[in-house]
Order: sequence, then C-alpha cells, then structure tokens
Amino acid sequence: MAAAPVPDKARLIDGKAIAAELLEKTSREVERIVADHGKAPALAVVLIGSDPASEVYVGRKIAQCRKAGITSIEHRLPEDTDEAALLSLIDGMNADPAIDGILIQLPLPKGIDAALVLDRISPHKDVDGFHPVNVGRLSSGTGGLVPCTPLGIMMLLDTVIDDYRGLDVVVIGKSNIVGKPVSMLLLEREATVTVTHVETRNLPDIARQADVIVAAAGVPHLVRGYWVKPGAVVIDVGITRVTEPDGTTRLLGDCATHELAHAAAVTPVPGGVGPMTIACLLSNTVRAARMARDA
Ligand SMILES: Nc1nc2c(c(=O)[nH]1)N[C@@H](CN(C=O)c1ccc(C(=O)N[C@@H](CCC(=O)O)C(=O)O)cc1)CN2
Repeated sequence: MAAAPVPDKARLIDGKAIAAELLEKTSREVERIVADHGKAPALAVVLIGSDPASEVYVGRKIAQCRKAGITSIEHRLPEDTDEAALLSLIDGMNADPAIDGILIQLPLPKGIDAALVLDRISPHKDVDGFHPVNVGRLSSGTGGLVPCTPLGIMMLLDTVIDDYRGLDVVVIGKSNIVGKPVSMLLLEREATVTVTHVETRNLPDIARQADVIVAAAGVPHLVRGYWVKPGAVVIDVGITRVTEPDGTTRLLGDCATHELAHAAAVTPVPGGVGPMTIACLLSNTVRAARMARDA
C-alpha cells in the first residue's frame, strides 16, 4: 500500500467558526423551545472568588447566553464563601423549576471541596457533565450530559475524520474535565485510545505512533514536531497565559504548532478548542431544558 502523502502545511481547524455554527443551531433550538413551552432555557452561573481567567470565561458564557436567547442567572460569591452556604445555594437551584442548568466555574477557592460541590448538583441540571452519574453514563455509553470541552473536541475532530474505527489516538493528560472523558468518547467511536500523562515514559515515542493526538497536559509547547507522525491530526487543548519581558501577555498551547507543518490538521490556540467549550455549554443547557420539558 502506498504511504499517505506528507502534507507541507497543516490545515487549521477553525474552532471559532465551528463554535459559531453550533451557537447558531442552539439559538434556533431555543426559539423552538420558547415556541413549544413559552419559556426560554435558563442557566445558573456561579463564580466564587475573583480568579481573572474565570472572570473572563464566565463573562463570555453569560454574553453568549444572551446572544442565544438563554436566560442566565449569575451568582458571584466572595473568595471566603463557606462550603455549607454554597451547598445550600445548589440545593435551592436543584429544586427551582425555573433553572435548567447549573454551572459552578472551576477552579474553586482553596478550602472548598470541589468533588462534594459537584456531587450536589442534580445530574439532570449538570450541564458540565461532572456529576458521578453523568461520568458513569459516559463510561458505560448510556447517554447523560457530556463535559463541554471533550464534546467540543469531538466536534472539531468530526470535521476532519469520518471513521475512527481502529485509529490510534494518544491522549496526553488524565484530568476529569478533558483527558478521561475525551478518551471515553473516542473509545465509543472505536478508536484505539492510549491515555498518557506527564509521568508517562517514552511519551514522544508513544505520541509518534498516533494518528490523532489530543494534548491536554497544561504544559506549554510540550508536543514538539518530532513527536508527531506525518499526516496526524493534533488537537491542542492547552491554554497557558505567559507574560513577556515587555509586560505583554500571550497564550501558549500544549503544542509547538510552528513545528507541525507535517501534520494533516491542527487546532490553533487561541481559536481552537476554547470557543467550543462555551458553545457546548449552551448546547448542553438546551439539551437539559428539552429533557426537563419532555419529562
Ligand atoms: N465549570 C467549568 N469550569 C471550567 C471549565 C469547564 O468546562 N467548566 N473549563 C475551563 C475554562 N473554560 C470554561 O469554563 C474555558 C477556557 C477557555 C475558553 C476560551 O474560549 N479560550 C480562548 C482564549 C481565551 C483567552 O483569551 O483567555 C481560546 O482558546 O480561543 C473558554 C472557556 C476551566 N474551568
């Protein structure tokens, strides 16, 4: 069999454009829900403390909700919020039929047990897909709400891959938000998935076998050109903000993208996976709203 041609320039997968399409589709679904039930889906967004990146993400989530016609209810709580007060806020939102989705922005301040908090959210309103019931459903392939970043990664991959059966995929990173759930989604599509992390031995050699690399280790420019097989697809999930000597800041992904001309396709940072995370949050909110109204 002839070897696949080596590309001389990797195709950029435009996350911004794909997210915009999904947001458009979500807005149309919101209109249908309003027409059928007379009430727009509603998302409660909880931000505790004043982490600058979290402020930016929450601001974008709320702005996108407004654009899509989703009602957002904002709860901004101080850094020293008591865990019991947060749990009681969640109990109230779980019981409130006017709220379809609950989002607790991560990371939480020190002293608050994230697992306890996420477990308290009703699985039906868990639009982040972090509740153990939804994690279990994803692992067993039995539906449920799926975490936003992995869902977005699959949508980006679907623009360049038709059939995942037997493809060798290397996931770098084992977080509950990205590495583990995206591995489950890829397994469901019958890819051969190798989950690795920064302690994995011979990581460059393992990565070089892959048809697809999902880099989610949070280590800037970890994946170098020689780690990537010619013609592979590379999804860069990393976003690390670095400050230059002149005081300006820029975002670095987990991949040295300038060394990846020989890849078939890569996602840029910014403008790749990040915008999909927010678009999928809105789409999950609409899904939760539809499920609540159809129940
Ligand atoms: N409850 C949650 N908390 C966090 C999640 C999550 O899915 N649920 N994910 C991340 C942060 N995040 C969303 O909350 C997020 C990260 C990045 C982007 C994004 O659009 N990035 C842009 C660049 C943005 C910038 O300029 O800083 C891009 O990559 O183009 C959106 C959402 C942790 N917490």
